[in-house]
Amino acid sequence: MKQLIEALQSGQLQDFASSEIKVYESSLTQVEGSTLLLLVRTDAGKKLIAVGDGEIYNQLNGDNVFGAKVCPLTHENRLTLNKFLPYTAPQAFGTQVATMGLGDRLGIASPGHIQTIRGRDIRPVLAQQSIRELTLTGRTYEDVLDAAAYAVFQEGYKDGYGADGDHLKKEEDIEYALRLGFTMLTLDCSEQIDNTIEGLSEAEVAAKYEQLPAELRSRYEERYLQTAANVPGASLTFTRQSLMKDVLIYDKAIDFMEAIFRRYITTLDRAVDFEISIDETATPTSPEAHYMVANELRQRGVTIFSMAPRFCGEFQKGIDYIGDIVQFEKELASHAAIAVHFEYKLSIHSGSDKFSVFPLIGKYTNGLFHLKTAGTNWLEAVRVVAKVNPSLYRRMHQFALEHFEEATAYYHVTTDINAIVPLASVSDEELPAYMDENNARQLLHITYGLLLQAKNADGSKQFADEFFQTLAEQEDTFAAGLGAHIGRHLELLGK
Ligand SMILES: O=C(O)[C@@H](O)[C@H](O)[C@H](O)C(=O)CO
Repeated sequence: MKQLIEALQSGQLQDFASSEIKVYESSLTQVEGSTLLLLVRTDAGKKLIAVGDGEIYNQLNGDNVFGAKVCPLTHENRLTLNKFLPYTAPQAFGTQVATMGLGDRLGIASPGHIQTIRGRDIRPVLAQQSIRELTLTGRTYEDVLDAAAYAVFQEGYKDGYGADGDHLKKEEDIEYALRLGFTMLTLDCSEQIDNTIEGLSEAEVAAKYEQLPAELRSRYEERYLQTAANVPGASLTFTRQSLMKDVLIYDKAIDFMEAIFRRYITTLDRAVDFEISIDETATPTSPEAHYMVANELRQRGVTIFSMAPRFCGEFQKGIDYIGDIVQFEKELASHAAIAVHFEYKLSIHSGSDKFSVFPLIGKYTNGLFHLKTAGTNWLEAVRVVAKVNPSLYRRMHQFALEHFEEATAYYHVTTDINAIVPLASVSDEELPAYMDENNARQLLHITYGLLLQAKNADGSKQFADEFFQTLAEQEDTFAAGLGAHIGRHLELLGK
């Protein structure tokens, strides 16, 4: 292979029509002692090169060039890689190791994520996307797994990575993700959580509660009014009024959690990290409600990997925490204690850029948490574009301004787009600074799908092709940007 690398780099491979070859030397791998594999980038994109005569050589699809097989990074070739190189397939992690969701909406961020997280006391969930993200980007879960697996191969990363079917609400989406081998399932219960209860008077709550079956009411009252909740480190006070509200808000969601667990998790012949998401609701999760949900799951024999409550204050996309940090710390202490008590990890969604609370999260979880990011990784790509392709950035920014309202249908933000400095008054050199301003960050964050899918009148992509070409030319710049930005996340989390 050394000769092949030299031949590739010196352009000796006349049959291999590519003006420039980038060799990813960390990918160099020997399989079954008889086949050498290497990832390279050519003018036609990344290719997997195989040399030798082993079984994997025969199973990979590609063209024979200079005595080697040059293979496209297809879904089928990724499955072959998974079969012969288990570290390129995702794994479940369980509750005893910190994990970080590194959602990659573009399919090109994972190499930078791996370079950043390698060697730290935390493991990456590289293949994390929600159905919402797939819908907005036009990708599939196969694409998400393929991109992560090839990145792991490219970087020679053998410490393990996860794949999270994120914010799944429908059974067909759960089946889809599990069928493909996703190793984490984030069940989004927001549609079973009754947010209307918060707006009722005490009398209306009591009247609605009384309509519930007597057996259900007595079970909850016995467990939460007649039995003390003994959770070291958690300050929990149940009153009849708060219990009635929480039962009305969460009872149907708890039934849903149990049903999915029994139907899809207990029936699997492999480990899956099962996460409960109750964060994307209008109702903040009080520590008492968190305890009740967790205890009900325990009583029903439902075991989970992590729980994502809706914290007090605002965990908005792509910007720091908004709210009373003293209150947040007080409640975080209880949420973290509850997670420890029930032996799962606290999961922090919309974890991007919450720098002011990261030290608290690391402290109260004793460094055992799951933190999800996604939008911030997309914004680091936008930052690269702002630096090297000002014209493209200006066109994307203007398009985002024109389509911002449309995008607010997907994400809750309190962006003031009138506070964003007008493009015309910003020089090319100053464009990257937009990625340091909250309103501009959220403007570009929530419009990612509209930007990536936008088309010209002739049906060609308005931005996506130029965007991906720019990022391909700036691969190392993008990886370095992720290294700095995600590295800051990890440092503040104590990782
Ligand atoms: O945008 C999405 O749908 C996901 O990235 C979702 O927000 C995810 O669960 C998350 O919290 C990432 O920060």
